Amino acid sequence: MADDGMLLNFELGDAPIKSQVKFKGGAWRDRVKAQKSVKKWQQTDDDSSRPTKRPRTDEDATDRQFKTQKTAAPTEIRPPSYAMKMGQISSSVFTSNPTAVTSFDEPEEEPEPAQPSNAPLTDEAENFLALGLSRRVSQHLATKLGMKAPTAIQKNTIPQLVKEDTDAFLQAETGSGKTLAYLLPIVHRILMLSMNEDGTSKDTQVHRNSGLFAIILAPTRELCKQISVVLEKVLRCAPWLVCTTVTGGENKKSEKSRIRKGVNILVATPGRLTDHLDNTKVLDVGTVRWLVFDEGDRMMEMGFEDDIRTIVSKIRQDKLLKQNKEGVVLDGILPARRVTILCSATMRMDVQKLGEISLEDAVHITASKADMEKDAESGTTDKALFSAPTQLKQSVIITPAKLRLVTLVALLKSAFARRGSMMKVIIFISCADSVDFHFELLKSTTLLEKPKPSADAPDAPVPKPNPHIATTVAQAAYVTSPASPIVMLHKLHGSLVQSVRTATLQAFTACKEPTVLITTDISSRGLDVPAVDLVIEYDPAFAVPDHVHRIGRTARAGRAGKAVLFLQPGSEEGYTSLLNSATPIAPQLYESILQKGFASAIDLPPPASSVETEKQTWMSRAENLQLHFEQRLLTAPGGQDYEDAPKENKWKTAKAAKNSRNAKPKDNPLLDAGRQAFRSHIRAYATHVRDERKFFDITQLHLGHMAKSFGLREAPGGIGGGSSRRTVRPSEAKTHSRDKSSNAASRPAPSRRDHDGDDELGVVDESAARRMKEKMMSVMNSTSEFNLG
Ligand SMILES: Nc1ncnc2c1ncn2[C@@H]1O[C@H](COP(=O)(O)OP(=O)(O)OP(=O)(O)O)[C@@H](O)[C@H]1O
Repeated sequence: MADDGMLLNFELGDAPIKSQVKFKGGAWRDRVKAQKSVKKWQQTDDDSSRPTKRPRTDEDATDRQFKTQKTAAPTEIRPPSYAMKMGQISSSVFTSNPTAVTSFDEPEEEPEPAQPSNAPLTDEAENFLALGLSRRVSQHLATKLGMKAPTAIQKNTIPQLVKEDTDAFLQAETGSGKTLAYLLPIVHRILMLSMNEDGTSKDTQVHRNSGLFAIILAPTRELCKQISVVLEKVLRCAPWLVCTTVTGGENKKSEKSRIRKGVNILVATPGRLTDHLDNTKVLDVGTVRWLVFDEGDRMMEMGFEDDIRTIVSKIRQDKLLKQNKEGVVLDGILPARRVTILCSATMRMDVQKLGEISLEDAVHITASKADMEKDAESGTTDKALFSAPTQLKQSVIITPAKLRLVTLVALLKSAFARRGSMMKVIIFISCADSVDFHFELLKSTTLLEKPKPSADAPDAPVPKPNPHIATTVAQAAYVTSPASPIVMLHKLHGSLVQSVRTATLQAFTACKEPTVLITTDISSRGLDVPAVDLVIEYDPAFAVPDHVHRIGRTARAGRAGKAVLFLQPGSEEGYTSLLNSATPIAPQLYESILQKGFASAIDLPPPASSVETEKQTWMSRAENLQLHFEQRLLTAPGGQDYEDAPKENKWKTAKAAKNSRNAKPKDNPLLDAGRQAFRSHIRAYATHVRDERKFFDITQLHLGHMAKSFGLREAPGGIGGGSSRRTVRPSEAKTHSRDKSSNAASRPAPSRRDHDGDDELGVVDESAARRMKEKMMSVMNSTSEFNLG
């Protein structure tokens, strides 16, 4: 049985624990410790007249550990081992943790935020009209969209694309307005087919049937939708022009019929566009003058290279029509050639390759003219261009694996503690399985508050919940503080059906309550959700550019924002040296986070691990919460929610303990989800890009400790065979695998598209490190197993 340790989680009632209790699974040290603890406990129990000598508990070790740390941990008197008091044994989250090699002190005061680097320009002379856009467009931007001045990248891009017909590579920070930088010149020039310079109408008016003039490609459906929403807003100043989207997951027939009705600007994902180019005869690309690749590097990374080659070859320069079917001359007003625009906040090798496929003598446009000149001179690209917006405050928490989960909850709790202080938080997690699991774990097990009638219209019927978000939106009791409004929880990843994805993103964007989105990298690119105050990278990004995009979901268009990165002590700590930040990345101590988050009582739903007493400290609360999560994974035999389970099934009875012991993973959805999430997470960990694998070395992971962060008592089994199992200790892993590591480093990381992983991984046998490494290498070479969407 994979989780033998689950037996230990059940209350043993008043019966004395027999000395023959054997502990199986987990690290041998933990087993020996548990065995000793039970022995001492029994002795104390047997002789109640003897003065009670408290067995050396995990907490003692914890106290010692904090003393060895450079940081001043608050001194607290720990209660006797909580786990022992409850008649259960689980290794404490505060023991046997590695300490950070970097010693740092938390800054006493938060530094002042820097001047925003991606905000609209403040000089009064800067306006869209001065950049060459028509009065109609400029006025529309100012009066209807509230945009009076351009951002720096818009200032540098718009005149170039209005006047010139050269290809361009736009590169600027996240949230700096690149979308409008390329959209506005396109709309302006199409508008000029029907209008004179002075704003009067021409005799010929173009309309939706006059031809397809621009195609904008984006890697995800969400991003396509977002671009088309922005475009529709801009096109309200020229309602005779029409845009539409064609994306995977949508109904192809209805897309075809929209194309048949006529469209001037098409927003598409590469795969679906290729499909329409092959199969939709009415899609005529003879008049297409702009081909835009928004987040082009991401498209290449996602494996769309073949689709992109097909698209580029079908919209050939030599086949462009000089006039449309109505005889309107296009050259002169529209570009005389097909102009290709690449757009990204970062530049990777992928984007260079895309440039080779699609660009010809492109100009490189950035936010700073000085940077552009420097790059043109040196022929290279300045690394500073890939940094995050200057006003974004970045921090890092070096948290031992066992404490990751409770630290995350504490961080969220303190973030939402003050009413109105925090509205939207995004948590990035490595893979879809792990997103699903964390959503299930953190959502409320009971409904805290039923939907209420509106205060304005108390008699109006309460709106019915949207069925599309029934499984992706929930209340988040664990992170809601008593004084603050209920926090809402959302989840989003690529394995959800499109209607659910769309509805969930809409719900998150529109949510008026404080809210959290747990998501994969699917939300890292381009998504522009207003009022995201905090981005948490619970799992670090697979490559530095992805990190830049993830944290760029906050601090957009000059707004403030914070980003917190979780790392583990050890090799991961070196990762911060790769991150290019305008302001220093501030360290945050996990102890301080836990202390803040668990300063007051936590009201745990069933199975509540303990009753809150006056003696509770932040440490014991953190411990209780961890135990509570572990218990939740071990209850609900038969797949029922604890609350729904019939009384006799509740886990206090010996019968329930037996049921649970015999329960197969599939019988307990949360346990099953935890195991699956753990396995997918470990696989995902192996996919960090080659250059960064020295920081994210799979052999350095303590699988048993990692399992704790998934609410599991030990790493789920399944590979390597062998009856004796133990987890890899970093020191062993190093010696066993030294000879292999160079091979690992030379292998490219696999592509990370949406897949369902089903290979079992997690626990290793006696020749642990070496075989684990070999297994990981074989996993890394089979791209079909990942579920990282
Ligand atoms: N000139 C402007 N004035 C005010 N707000 C603007 C202006 N231009 C763009 N914005 C706003 O800035 C936000 C970010 O814009 P956009 O999504 O285009 O950024 P981006 O550079 O494409 O970011 P990313 O690299 O993350 O995709 C949007 O909410 C947009 O409405």
